[in-house]
Amino acid sequence: MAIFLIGFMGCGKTTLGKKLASKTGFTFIDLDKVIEQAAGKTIPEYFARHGEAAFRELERDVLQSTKFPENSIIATGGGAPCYFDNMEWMNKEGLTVYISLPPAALASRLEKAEEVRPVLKDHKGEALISFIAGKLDEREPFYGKAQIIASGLGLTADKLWTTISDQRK
Ligand SMILES: Nc1ncnc2c1ncn2[C@@H]1O[C@H](COP(=O)(O)OP(=O)(O)OP(=O)(O)O)[C@@H](O)[C@H]1O
Ligand SMILES: O=C(O)C1=C[C@@H](O)[C@@H](O)[C@H](O)C1
Ligand SMILES: [Mg+2]
Repeated sequence: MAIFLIGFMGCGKTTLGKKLASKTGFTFIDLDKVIEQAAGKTIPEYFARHGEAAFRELERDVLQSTKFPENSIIATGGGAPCYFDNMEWMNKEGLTVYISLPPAALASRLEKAEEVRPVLKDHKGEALISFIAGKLDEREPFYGKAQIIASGLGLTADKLWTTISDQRK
């Protein structure tokens, strides 16, 4: 079973996905990293050189052409479910799990994180919170198609695994 973790930047897909994989023995795959390998450059470099539209095409191609191992946990890019038929594709190929967090919590995590996220365009403080709130409004209709929705507040790998296991029974 391929388990796709989806949700806004900073909701914890990479952090929780790695922990879940080491707990379950599943293979962990970070789709952003696979894209960087395929492109031969980092995501910020790719955005700067080719623009977001080209990035979205590459993201879809990488997602839909990767042969995910039998038992795998995939941290998808924050925007991946919201373009083309990616959400339908993931729902068909595996189990989708949306990790949901309110804008203020996402903003406070993202301000502390060192990784560059080009979609955030250097917004800070209140401006970052309202920017995230606007983007989340656009994206929630896609994220909401996930088979499992988990609140990311205080979420641990153990709790997430219990939720996933209950759903698969
Ligand atoms: N449960 C948590 N509590 C507090 N901070 C957390 C938690 N999980 C992750 N973080 C922090 O939030 C930041 C973003 O987490 P992470 O990189 O896992 O998010 P992501 O969903 O993979 O984001 P992206 O879509 O940009 O790849 C990191 O700095 C991480 O240390
Ligand atoms: O939310 C987004 O649009 C993105 C999230 C990241 O995971 C990367 O995929 C990229 O920076 C775009
Ligand atoms: Mg990540």
